[in-house]
Amino acid sequence: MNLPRAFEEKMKGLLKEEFQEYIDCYEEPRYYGLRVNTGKITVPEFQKICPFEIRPVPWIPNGFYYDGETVSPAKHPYYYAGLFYLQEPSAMTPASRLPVEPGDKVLDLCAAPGGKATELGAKLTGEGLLVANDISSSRAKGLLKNIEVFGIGNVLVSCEEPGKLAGFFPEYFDKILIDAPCSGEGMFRKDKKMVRAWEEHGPEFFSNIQRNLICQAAGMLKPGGMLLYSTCTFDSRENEQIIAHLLKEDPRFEILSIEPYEGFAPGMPEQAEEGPEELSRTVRIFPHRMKGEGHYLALLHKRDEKAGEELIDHAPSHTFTKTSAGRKERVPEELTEFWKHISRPLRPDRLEIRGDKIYEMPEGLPDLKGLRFLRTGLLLGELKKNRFEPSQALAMTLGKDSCDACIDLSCEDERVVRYLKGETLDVEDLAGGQAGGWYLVCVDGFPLGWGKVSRGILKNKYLPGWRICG
Ligand SMILES: C[S@@+](CC[C@H](N)C(=O)[O-])C[C@H]1O[C@@H](n2cnc3c(N)ncnc32)[C@H](O)[C@@H]1O
Repeated sequence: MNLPRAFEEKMKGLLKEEFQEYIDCYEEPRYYGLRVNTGKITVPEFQKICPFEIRPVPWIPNGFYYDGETVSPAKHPYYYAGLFYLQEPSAMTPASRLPVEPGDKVLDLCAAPGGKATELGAKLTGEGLLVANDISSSRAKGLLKNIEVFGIGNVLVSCEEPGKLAGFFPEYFDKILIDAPCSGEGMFRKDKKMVRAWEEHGPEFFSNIQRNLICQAAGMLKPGGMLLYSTCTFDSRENEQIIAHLLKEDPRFEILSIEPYEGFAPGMPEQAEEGPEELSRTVRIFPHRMKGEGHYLALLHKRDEKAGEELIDHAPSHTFTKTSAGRKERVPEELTEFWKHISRPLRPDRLEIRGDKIYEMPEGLPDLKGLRFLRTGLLLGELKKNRFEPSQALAMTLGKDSCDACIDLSCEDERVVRYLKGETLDVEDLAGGQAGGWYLVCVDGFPLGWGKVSRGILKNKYLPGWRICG
């Protein structure tokens, strides 16, 4: 592979005697990975039903390799059911090393298309709040879709410049992930286009952005909270030097050790002028040392000086500030009627009605007036002429047993793919004798979406924008 000369020279300086080994690994094939959505299925259950061969990623409890040359997991119905996310194995590391607990308020500052946000949301198990932000509105649309497919409802998906976001959320979050935009040197093997992009915008360009991002994020972190900073590049101007910059700007921050793995290499304090020795607690991932592409990650803790805190406090805070809860919307009859079929309790104190749309809001959101967002909370559905139409997002948060009207198809059944294409189905064999109305359509017990049955025929309600083409 042709690498830019300047890049090679830099890597020689960084890796010294390991340089040749590093260069040789460009001849090896890239790795393909998938990450199990533990919000929907346990890892052992997934291993049991996974229809193609997978091998564990040794440092990620829910990560697996698959052979991307022979199988296409994104074509399998389980992908549409949100049972897994396709992700390069090293890219699974940042979200796995940020210790998110159910009930936390979590920010993913540069979240699109959601590779890490979906894992952070799964770790919350429906409790607390995930704010998934990306400055790009087109990319944020894909982010929202991935979050919805994963069945994560306790969210705010925003599309805001981080400096502005900081005004809405001062010292608000328990955990923050910054998966920073970067020069992408670690991805050269996976994606050759990254080399061209690097020539246009290199480390110097990104390090300016990253310095701003980390300071803006620092202001949104509660004292006592944790921040994980990551990039997929090797240049220390985007890695150790960014961490050193934050430590200088805000001395309340300290570097924490990251749960180890034998393939991780320590961060390089010598790469940051006046950088502290503790930078060696940060982690570098080199592709010649382990089976994944290049990455960097640093875990930081913001000391709570008022509390006289000296050591890290892992306990999540459950004190919510302002909340949209407590306003108690009148529950529309149409929704009450529909909800008789759903076993999950409806939370009137969390409902918010905007126009025809009804949302279940997460607890503890501040006033968002003036913030650009794509979604707050879980869209339950829409009120339409005396009836309630449940949303695609709601279907994805349910389990097979949480709806009393369900059509469960085996993944071998050709109707699964036809459903995903948006076709009308004959379901006489499954729902013929039963009442008509809304049905949750599942594959092997995992929801895909809704359908409306009348006389054995299922009218397809799978979201048009999510349908398989062709
Ligand atoms: C490395 S990618 C994020 C990948 C994502 N975390 C994932 O795992 O799928 C960096 C993202 O940062 C966004 N970005 C670039 N500049 C930004 C800024 N100033 N503030 C917030 N996001 C920004 C880009 O649109 C891009 O989606």
